[in-house]
Amino acid sequence: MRTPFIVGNWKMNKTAAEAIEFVHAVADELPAATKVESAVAVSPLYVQAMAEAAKGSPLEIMGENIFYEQAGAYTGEVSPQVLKEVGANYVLLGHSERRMYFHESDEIINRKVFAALKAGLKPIICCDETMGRQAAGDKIHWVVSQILTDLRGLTDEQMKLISIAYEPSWAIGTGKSATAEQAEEGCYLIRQTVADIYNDEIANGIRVLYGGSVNPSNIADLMDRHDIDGVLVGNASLDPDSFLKLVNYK
Ligand SMILES: O=C(CO)COP(=O)(O)O
Repeated sequence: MRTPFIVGNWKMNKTAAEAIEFVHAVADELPAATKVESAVAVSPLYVQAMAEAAKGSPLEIMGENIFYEQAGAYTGEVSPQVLKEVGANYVLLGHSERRMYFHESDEIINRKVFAALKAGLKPIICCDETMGRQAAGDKIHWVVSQILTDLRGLTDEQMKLISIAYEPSWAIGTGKSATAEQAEEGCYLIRQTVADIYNDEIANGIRVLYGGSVNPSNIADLMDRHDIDGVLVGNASLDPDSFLKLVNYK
């Protein structure tokens, strides 16, 4: 049985003071993590303060990105081991905005996956999809080609720590969510790919999330689908009331 996973991605939003206010507003209202897991991916500048404010509540405070080395001469980068040290247990990797604005390749994302695991962080690997590539009739579906590289070299044991998010870029921040059918199709394709690379047991254990214009009105329909185990939410995760509605979608 896969525990539903509701994840906010704040991107580069909220001040440090607003971030703490959010924790105080939601911390006592969240369901137990055994029922529904809830997390927010936030700026590394206030992961520690939020994690301290969230102590004792089920809310996980996550990173949005890391570098692929633990330490060294990499000016401005986020160390995986320090992110773990200040209170994160999960990290987003390969978000489409990282791929687009920071030119992250699947090879780089693959290195980051190993760096996260080495530091004790559980990765949520995002894969992207554009209408253009689908329309162009890619022989290997673009989603499949991304995860083949992102997951390269991971053992069965390591795969148990991974989640994957299907985030079509045409649905991100546009207010136009994929339909539940389209979202499930993407999530199913990911699970099938994992089954092909590994086996059915690993594929049935891994959590696959959908992201792209999810909100309190469309979440229930998405979460009703067999292959959608969670959602990754941008805009609608910023407001505490909206986040609580997402987490209590049932
Ligand atoms: O990018 C997203 C989550 O990672 C989705 O953002 P929106 O929910 O704002 O469309």
